[in-house]
Amino acid sequence: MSKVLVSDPIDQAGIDILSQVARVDVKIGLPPAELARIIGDYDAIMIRSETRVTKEIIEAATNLKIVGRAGVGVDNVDVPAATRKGIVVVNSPEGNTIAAAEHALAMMLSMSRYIPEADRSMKSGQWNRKQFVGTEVYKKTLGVVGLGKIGSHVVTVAKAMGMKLLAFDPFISAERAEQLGCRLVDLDTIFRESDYITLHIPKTPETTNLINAETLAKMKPQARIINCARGGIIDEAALAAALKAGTIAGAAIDVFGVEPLGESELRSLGKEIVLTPHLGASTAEAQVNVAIDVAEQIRDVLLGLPARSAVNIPGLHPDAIAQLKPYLQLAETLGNMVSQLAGGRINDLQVGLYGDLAEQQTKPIVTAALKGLLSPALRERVNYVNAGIEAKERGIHVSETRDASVRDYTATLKLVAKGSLGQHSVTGALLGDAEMRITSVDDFPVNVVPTQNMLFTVHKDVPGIIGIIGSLLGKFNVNIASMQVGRKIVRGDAVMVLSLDDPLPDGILNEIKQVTGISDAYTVTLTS
Ligand SMILES: NC(=O)C1=CN([C@@H]2O[C@H](COP(=O)(O)OP(=O)(O)OC[C@H]3O[C@@H](n4cnc5c(N)ncnc54)[C@H](O)[C@@H]3O)[C@@H](O)[C@H]2O)C=CC1
Ligand SMILES: O=C(O)C(=O)COP(=O)(O)O
Repeated sequence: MSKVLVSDPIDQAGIDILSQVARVDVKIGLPPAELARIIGDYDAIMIRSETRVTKEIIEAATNLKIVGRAGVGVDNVDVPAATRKGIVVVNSPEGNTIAAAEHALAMMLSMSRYIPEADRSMKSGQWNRKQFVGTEVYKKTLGVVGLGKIGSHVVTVAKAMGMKLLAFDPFISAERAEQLGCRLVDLDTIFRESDYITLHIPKTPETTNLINAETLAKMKPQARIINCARGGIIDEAALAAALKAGTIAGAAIDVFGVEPLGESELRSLGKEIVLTPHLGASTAEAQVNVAIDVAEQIRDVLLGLPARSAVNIPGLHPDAIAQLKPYLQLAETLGNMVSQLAGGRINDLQVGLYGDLAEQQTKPIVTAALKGLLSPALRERVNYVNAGIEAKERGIHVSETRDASVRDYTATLKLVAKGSLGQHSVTGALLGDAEMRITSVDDFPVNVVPTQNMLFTVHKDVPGIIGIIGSLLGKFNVNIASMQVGRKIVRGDAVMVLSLDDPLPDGILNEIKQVTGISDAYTVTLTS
């Protein structure tokens, strides 16, 4: 039975789902060394933002198949290290959107009306009305950095509160921004014109320290900044200095460079700052959503099914996967075949997509071809997660050609592999919905169903050769299931493809290569 480690607080709804297929151990607050010591036992780990799945943890994770992040941000996971090892990383892209957006809005209003400080003063026995005169958000300008799922919801609600909206997001169109009722501007305009700035971007090398002394200096003195996205996007020392100096008026911060936040100047500031301990996703509703979303994906991956929100595999919806499945199988089979025909080291793969295939998403099909291409060398170590990266590391150059007008078959895929021992090509097609055919080998036309044990020969198209091979295989008790010869011209070169009931015993291939008229011979073994 599979084993799943839950190392951060996860709603019971998620644990119930995992328990259907695995033994679940809940161990919260493990020190990194202890996690590294035990992770080798587990097939899956389910986390939130507290557990750091570092390179060291990934290296120690000898059985791990999936990291499930019950939330959005995966900056606490070394995704490249996981990818290299073929470990799927999944998250819940939408489960806590509303919770995070509502928290940002709550922070904006509490900061504007000094609610936390007023509450504190009430609870200490005071009745102080003069000290807490706030500001309205109505007709103020809100600059949203990151107009994704959370940013969009913030914008929708802020608009209803009568705010003017600016947005910066280099990956969003002006039309989309307009639909949401905001003006897409550059970052400088956000800094210079906003009364409120709210961050809804991931932490990346580009966004780290995006808010620093220099950018804070561009803001209006009445500007207030909200960070419910990620720690590290704001330089905390520069923010504390700007608040003390009155460069900006306020800040509301939920996330910190180091969590839990230790001693910090931010803690010593007054009513101008509102602090919460990473509570953006902490609603009952969001926690049920993310737990179910991610637990279902872990369950599916452990059952050998695809995950719907993998962050490190060619992004595909399950419906798209179902539709592409026959093409993916064809690509993988052809990749595997061409790799065995080419032998040696492959440094170039050309992928030709014709007919209906030319209209499909290319990336997953290329990934499947690479998985097949690398599987003779890497066996089960290569999968859809790491095939691209493994190929890149081996210096395999991949190019694609598409032509929807080529209609020899409904969908045709051609792979050409160039390597240290020369160039080989295989073309395959789908008949009907899922029936695979090899339709050419090294440009010789054939029509062969791929089978487990195959023998390919290149020979002179002269009488007698086929008979010689037949009797040679007979001598070694190898049964021929089917045989096809493909040739371009009569008595020219030809290719013979044989499906064998049994693997070719050692030594026979060399004997076949010695036959006069046969210039080359290859075996191909397909495992699936
Ligand atoms: N405080 C909390 O508890 C929570 C925090 N978050 C964080 O909120 C952030 C946003 O989450 P979602 O809206 O769900 O993600 P999303 O992926 O839907 O949106 C992010 C947006 O940022 C944009 N973006 C990326 N790089 C950018 C850059 N350099 N400049 C401007 N825009 C850039 C993207 O184009 C995208 O539209 C994430 O960092 C996530 O980790 C999410 C949930 C809860
Ligand atoms: O989903 C996210 O990105 C969050 O930051 C939420 O973090 P959490 O799951 O509450 O530790």
